[in-house]
Amino acid sequence: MDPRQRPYRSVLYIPGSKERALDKARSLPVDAIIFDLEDAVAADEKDNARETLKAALAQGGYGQKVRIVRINGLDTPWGRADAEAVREMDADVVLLPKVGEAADVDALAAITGDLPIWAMMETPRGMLNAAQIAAHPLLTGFVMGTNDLAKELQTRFRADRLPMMTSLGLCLLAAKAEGLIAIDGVYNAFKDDEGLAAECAQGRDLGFDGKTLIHPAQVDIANAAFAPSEAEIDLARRQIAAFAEVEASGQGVAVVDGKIVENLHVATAREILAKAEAILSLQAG
Ligand SMILES: CC(C)(COP(=O)(O)OP(=O)(O)OC[C@H]1O[C@@H](n2cnc3c(N)ncnc32)[C@H](O)[C@@H]1OP(=O)(O)O)[C@@H](O)C(=O)NCCC(=O)NCCSC(=O)C[C@H](O)C(=O)O
Ligand SMILES: [Mg+2]
Repeated sequence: MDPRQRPYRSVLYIPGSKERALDKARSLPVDAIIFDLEDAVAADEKDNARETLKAALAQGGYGQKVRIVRINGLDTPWGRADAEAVREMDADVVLLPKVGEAADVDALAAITGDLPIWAMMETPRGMLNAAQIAAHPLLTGFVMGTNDLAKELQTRFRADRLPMMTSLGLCLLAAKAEGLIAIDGVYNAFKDDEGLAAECAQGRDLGFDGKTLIHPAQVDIANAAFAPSEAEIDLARRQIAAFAEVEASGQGVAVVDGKIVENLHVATAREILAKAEAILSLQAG
């Protein structure tokens, strides 16, 4: 499956040091995994985590899940060794934290070669440089780091995420302009299903492809929120059929459920059906 077309509804962080979680993730219905060497791993565990992760990826068993390794920043004592190790791992993507400018991506690419790179977008400087970062030729995805961003912006938590909206919007604009995958930040209260569902719905409304998660209990909620609903699939089919009918009679506008349907709406309808099919094909294994 084309990596840009495949679903990224659920993207689960797993601490690279936790063997039990690394094993459990093999059977979880997530679309992608971020194997973390950064914030989820304590300083004195960093070297062990790198080896533990390398062994887990070599053992395999992650099926069609996209395997993303988040390294430590290249300005930390562990970043360079992480980047060199990722080059030797069975990974699909390397994720660089706290990206501030496109030169940070260049510095990583000098070590990891042509491995696709995703950027953690989580600093004020990164927000202001989102467009130049997104345009980097090896960059294929953005992940919002809303915890670091809240810290840097000195915002308070709000359920409506109003203090985050400028940052989320800047990154989405940059990602969409360059055709990148855009994944929303984590919801820290991993036992609050209702709050997570609301934040997933908001992220989907904004245009994110999926949500980063921290616990297996969050997976089903994200998978449901970022998949086309039955109602959306039904509407998409009816829009395509109605437009085909008016087009055959030489007209350019159909009406479905009292709303106009033009060729651009048909393009969106086709994307919805393609996404639903991609999800079915993933589920079929
Ligand atoms: C939050 C946790 C510390 C909770 O762990 P725990 O108390 O072990 O939870 P449970 O007992 O409920 O776990 C049940 C089983 O599920 C497995 N498990 C737990 N978490 C994961 C996971 N993330 N992936 C896979 N499997 C997981 C446990 O092993 C149990 O398995 P079993 O015993 O076999 O039944 C913990 O969930 C956790 O560490 N989560 C990840 C935290 C993390 O990765 N943080 C860093 C990313 S967030 C971030 O940095 C974002 C960004 O940078 C920003 O700035 O915003
Ligand atoms: Mg962070």
